[in-house]
Amino acid sequence: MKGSGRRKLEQRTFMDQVRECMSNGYLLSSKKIGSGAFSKVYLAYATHERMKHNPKLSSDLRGKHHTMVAIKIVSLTEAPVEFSQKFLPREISSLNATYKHVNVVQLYETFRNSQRSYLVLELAARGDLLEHINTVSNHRCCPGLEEEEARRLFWQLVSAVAHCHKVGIVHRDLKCENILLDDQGFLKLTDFGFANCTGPKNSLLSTFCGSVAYTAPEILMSKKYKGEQADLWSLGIILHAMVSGKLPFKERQPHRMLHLMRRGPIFQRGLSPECRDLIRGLLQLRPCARLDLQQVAAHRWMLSGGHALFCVLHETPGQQTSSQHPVSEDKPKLEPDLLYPKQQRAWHPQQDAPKGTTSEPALWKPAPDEEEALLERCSGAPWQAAH
Ligand SMILES: Nc1ncnc2c1ncn2[C@@H]1O[C@H](COP(=O)(O)OP(=O)(O)OP(=O)(O)O)[C@@H](O)[C@H]1O
Repeated sequence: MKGSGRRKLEQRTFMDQVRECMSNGYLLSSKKIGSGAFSKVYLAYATHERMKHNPKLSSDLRGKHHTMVAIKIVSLTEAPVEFSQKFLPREISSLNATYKHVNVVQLYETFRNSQRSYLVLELAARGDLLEHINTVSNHRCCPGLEEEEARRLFWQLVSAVAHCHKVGIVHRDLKCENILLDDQGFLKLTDFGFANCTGPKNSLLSTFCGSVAYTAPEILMSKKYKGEQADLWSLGIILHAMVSGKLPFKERQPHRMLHLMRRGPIFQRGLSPECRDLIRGLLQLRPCARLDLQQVAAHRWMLSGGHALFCVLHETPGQQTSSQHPVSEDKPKLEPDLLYPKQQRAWHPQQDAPKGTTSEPALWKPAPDEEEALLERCSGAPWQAAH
């Protein structure tokens, strides 16, 4: 199809989407904030009518003092059947199972027709962790985040993963790109497309999924594995990326990757011994030798800097915890991330979106030519491979 024909088709599709969102109570803006293999994510606004009828939406947005959401639109005509019948339902059920935790993106509702599936999600407006690490690294002229900031973010991540495991969900694709930040600096775990239920205790998984650079050695070696232990490995990779601005093992070929893993991570000068110890504890080749989440939470690096121990690891289902989102009067114990330099602020609901309008504030993303990527994205494993 010629360029102008394609543009017209895209415009028509977009207008259909606007209508479909409108009839479900959302004003879809043309601000595209992301895209995936078969999806596009747009900024949208919940109508007051919709908020009245959806308690998840109203309780959450009331606490946030705005009506913005992210709507992920999956094209069912483009996506392979297996994706729409298997992986998408899995993503939705994982998000429903993990509702509601301050550090996991909330799914407010879904709707669909024969062409498209819509996921109405909590908005995380500050981009992903990878972009954040790169921006801060450029700002500091030194790769990686300060350990103090890394600790604050890592706490939130550990809290999110602990919550997922507790409700029986293993993520299996933990990586910096799947960790978003909201406008208050809260970390939000997302992209549960590869997530799986943990099943009976000690049951093993056998599918390769995730991105090579974050994938545990037992998965690269095609062994049966425990999803929780594979997530722990990925946590070690993410922590290394946070504090050093680099992935510890960067190779596209699994066998070369294994060679690097056996050698172990190389740390940059200046990194504290406690942080090295925690990363090493997570990046153990033998899955059962890896620190578990309780040990991570009790590690001296995690506890240094006056950080309070979250009770999330001991939480019982349905219980409100300190780590839950600030709905109504519940103040979060987590401090918003104050390290964002003001000039790098994304946009703020009240300041940037005039009342009663659907104006589209510019979502902050570092300009690609402004920075040399310190982390190269390692291409994801083909989704087809996951079970
Ligand atoms: N809740 C959200 N708030 C803000 N941005 C979001 C949100 N959800 C997704 N995005 C943006 O949209 C992009 C694609 O979303 P997502 O990762 O869910 O799609 P995907 O189809 O799973 O992607 P992939 O095919 O890469 O796995 C994300 O990288 C992120 O930039």
